[in-house]
Amino acid sequence: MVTTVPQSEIDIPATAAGKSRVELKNVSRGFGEEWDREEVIKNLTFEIKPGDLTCIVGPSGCGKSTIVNLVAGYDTPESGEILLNGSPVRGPGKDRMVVFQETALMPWQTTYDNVVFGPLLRGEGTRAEIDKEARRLLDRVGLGDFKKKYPSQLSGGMQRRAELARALINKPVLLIMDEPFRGLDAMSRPLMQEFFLRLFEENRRTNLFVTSEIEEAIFLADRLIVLSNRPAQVRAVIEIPLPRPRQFHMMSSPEVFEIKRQALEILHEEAMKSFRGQGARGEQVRPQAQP
Ligand SMILES: Nc1ncnc2c1ncn2[C@@H]1O[C@H](COP(=O)(O)OP(=O)(O)OP(=O)(O)O)[C@@H](O)[C@H]1O
Repeated sequence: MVTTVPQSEIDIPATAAGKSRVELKNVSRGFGEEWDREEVIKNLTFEIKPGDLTCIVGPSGCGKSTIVNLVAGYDTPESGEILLNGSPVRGPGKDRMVVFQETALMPWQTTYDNVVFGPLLRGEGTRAEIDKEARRLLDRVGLGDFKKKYPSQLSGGMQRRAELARALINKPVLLIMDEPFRGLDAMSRPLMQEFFLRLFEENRRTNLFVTSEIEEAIFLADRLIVLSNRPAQVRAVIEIPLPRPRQFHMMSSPEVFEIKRQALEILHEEAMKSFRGQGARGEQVRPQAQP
C-alpha cells in the first residue's frame, strides 16, 4: 500500500515527475576483447514505474554501476534498448541526474557555487531566478547556513545533501542514486535515509536507487529488484507493501522480516555461485593442474 503524499511547491510538478517511466529491454553489456570477454549484464529487462522509488540490490560486482551508467546515458548497451518515457536513451541529459557514492562536488567552489554551476553554465533563467532556486533548495536540504563553505568543510552527510541540491536544481525527471550513502558513518546513514525519504515523498520523483544494503533498500523502496551474480539478470521483483511516509519502526514488522529473508536467500545463493566454482564471468573455473 502506498499513500499519496501531498504535492509540495518546493519541487517539480507531480505531472513532470509522474510521467517518467524507464524501461530496460533485453539490455546486454560486456567488456573486453573476444578472447577476454566479460559479460556484465545480459538480456536485462525491468521497468521503473513513474513516481516509484525502485531499488536495485545485487551481489558485489554484479553490474549495478554498469546499469546506472547505461540509464544515465554515459554508456551504451551492446544490444537491447533503454527507454525514458518511450524514447530511447541516447546519451547523458539533465533530465537524468546521478548522485554517486564519491563526491562529485567541485572542491574549489563553495556549496552555493556548486549548486548554481549547471544552470548558470547553460544560461537557464536569469541570475536572480537561479539564485532564488539555489537558496530555496539549499534551505530545503538543511544547508542554508553553509552556502559559503567549501566541500571539504562539510561532513559526508552534508556533502550528499549538497549533491542532492545540485542535482535537483536541474529538475530531473529521473534521479539516479548509486550507493550514495555508502561510506557514511553509522549515525549519519540512517539520518540521510530518512532525510532522503522525506524529500522523495514530497514529490514522488521517479527514482532509481542502487544499494548493497538490503535493509536500506526495503526502507526506501516501492519495488526491489534483486539481481543475480554476473552477468546480471533479474532474480526477483519484490513489491514493498509499507505505507508512506516511512518510519523506522516499520522495519521491525513481520512482513519486512519476510521480505528481507527472501532477498537475502537469493543474494546468498548468488554469492555462493562464485564460491562453488563459477567464475566471476559466469564460467566454470577449470581446476588447476597439480604439479
Ligand atoms: N568500463 C569498463 N571497462 C571494463 N570493465 C568494466 C567497465 N565497467 C565495469 N566493468 C566491469 O564490470 C563488472 C561490474 O562492475 P560494476 O561496477 O558495474 O559492478 P557493481 O555491482 O556496481 O559493483 P560493486 O558492488 O562493487 O559496487 C566489474 O567486473 C568491472 O570490472
